[in-house]
Amino acid sequence: MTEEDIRKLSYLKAVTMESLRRHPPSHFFLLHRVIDEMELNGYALSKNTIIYFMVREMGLNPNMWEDPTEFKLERFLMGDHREDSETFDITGSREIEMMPFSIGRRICRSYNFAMFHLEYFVANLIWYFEWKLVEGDDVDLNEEMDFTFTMKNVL
Ligand code: HEM
Repeated sequence: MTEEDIRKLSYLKAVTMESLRRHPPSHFFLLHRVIDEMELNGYALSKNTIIYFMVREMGLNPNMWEDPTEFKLERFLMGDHREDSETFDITGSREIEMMPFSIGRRICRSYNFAMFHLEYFVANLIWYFEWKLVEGDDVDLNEEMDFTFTMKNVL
């Protein structure tokens, strides 16, 4: 699978995005600090207030996502339910719907590289191997906190 092949695979991109929405590796980020007094959604924040972003909860916000706990690729298959046919804005510069790579000034420096790497890895695993579920064995999607969040039971 070449980079050129992978750029054309919108279904693969949707799988990656939906996985990052449903299971972001970082449920919350490093601490961020308000540098000036400000108001946010009616809340007064004083200077030096420490902020946490609840990344996982954003991806599960029912005001933003229909059936948030369901794994639905349609969310990211463009030209479907989205009014515009632009690609999903993972940087949050239009609207913040989820932020697995953070947003703004401290956004992951490598979000493009990381996205490509995830797609490249999955595409090649699927290309080279035949995947079957072992009979009687369900995939356990429970997570556990390590440096990032990972699958609790891999086997
Ligand atoms: C799935 C893969 C990745 C995810 C989900 C991810 C997520 C994030 C997040 C959420 C932050 C912001 C942390 C914060 O503000 O507290 C961040 C920052 C950063 N990431 Fe990533 N990252 C990924 C892969 C990578 C890779 C592969 C690299 C480098 C090769 C990288 C380099 C960085 C750097 C340098 C920052 C700091 C940016 C700054 O503070 O200015 N990340 N990442």
